[in-house]
Amino acid sequence: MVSNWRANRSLDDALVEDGIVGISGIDTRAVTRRIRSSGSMRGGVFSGEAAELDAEEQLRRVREAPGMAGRNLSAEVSVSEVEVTPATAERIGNLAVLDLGVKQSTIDNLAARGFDVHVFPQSATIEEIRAIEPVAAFYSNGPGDPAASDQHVELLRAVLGDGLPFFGICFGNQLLGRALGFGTYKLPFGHRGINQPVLDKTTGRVEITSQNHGFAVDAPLDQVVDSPHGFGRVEVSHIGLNDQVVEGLRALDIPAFSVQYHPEAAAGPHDANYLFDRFREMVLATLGQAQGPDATTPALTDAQDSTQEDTNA
Ligand SMILES: NC(=O)CC[C@H](N)C(=O)O
Repeated sequence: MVSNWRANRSLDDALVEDGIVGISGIDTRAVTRRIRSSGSMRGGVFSGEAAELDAEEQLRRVREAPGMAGRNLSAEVSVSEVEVTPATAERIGNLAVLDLGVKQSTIDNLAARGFDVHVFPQSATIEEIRAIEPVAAFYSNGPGDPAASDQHVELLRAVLGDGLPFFGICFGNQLLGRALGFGTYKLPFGHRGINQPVLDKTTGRVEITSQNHGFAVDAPLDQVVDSPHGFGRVEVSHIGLNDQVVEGLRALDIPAFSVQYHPEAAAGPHDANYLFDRFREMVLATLGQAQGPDATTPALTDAQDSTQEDTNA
């Protein structure tokens, strides 16, 4: 039955037309109760010919499917060549993005903060990144177990060692955690959905966030600690309020931070979009320090002058 006045076809028709599998007649409450006591587990949705197989065979196929622990899937989702998106706001410089499964909305958000966004294949080397003379680096979200991404961790250590400002989202947060010297682990219950409450410890604000992660960083929630890998002091900046999981990291002695959730979530919630501004400000502050104390002030003075001219005219 179609119940919205704007509808011109049924959900079933829409799914069939777009080739999307739908399920119905499932006791979702029973599924929830089972997962709640046993933790996340593999499941199967069978369609077409596979839907005709007997239950035993379907169960065997699900059991044979590989789990997520220990898997590195970055090569399956990354670009194969560098792709460049020019800045759509006043330009700061080149940004090196490591594509571990990056979303268009992330690229758009970064371009809108003044970066020429260079999206690199996940196999990129530090030499390739240095060659674009970046002002900063970014690691995206993506599938897989962060414990199986040693190569990306080593690359990030080289990036941080070069003093490049860094921002990471989701998988990027887990890899920053590892680069700093923390471990990661698989959550008994992954965080999925668009209404996950997170505390930003730097402002005391709670934001409602979009999340999609099955792994998390293992770092102390309530104290500043020295990076076990020698990058100075680090704190957990954001905490998931449902189960007290690390949702963000901030280095205090190098310009690097990351979050475990999705400030780029295009459909919202947009509470966390300020993090792209925080990144822009961190990059400008780092560039300002490199160029001397007065380097970032003229822009503000110019803006004030022109406002005054407008008023006088
Ligand atoms: N959305 C993501 O980047 C997920 C990160 C990681 N694959 C996890 O499941 O935790």
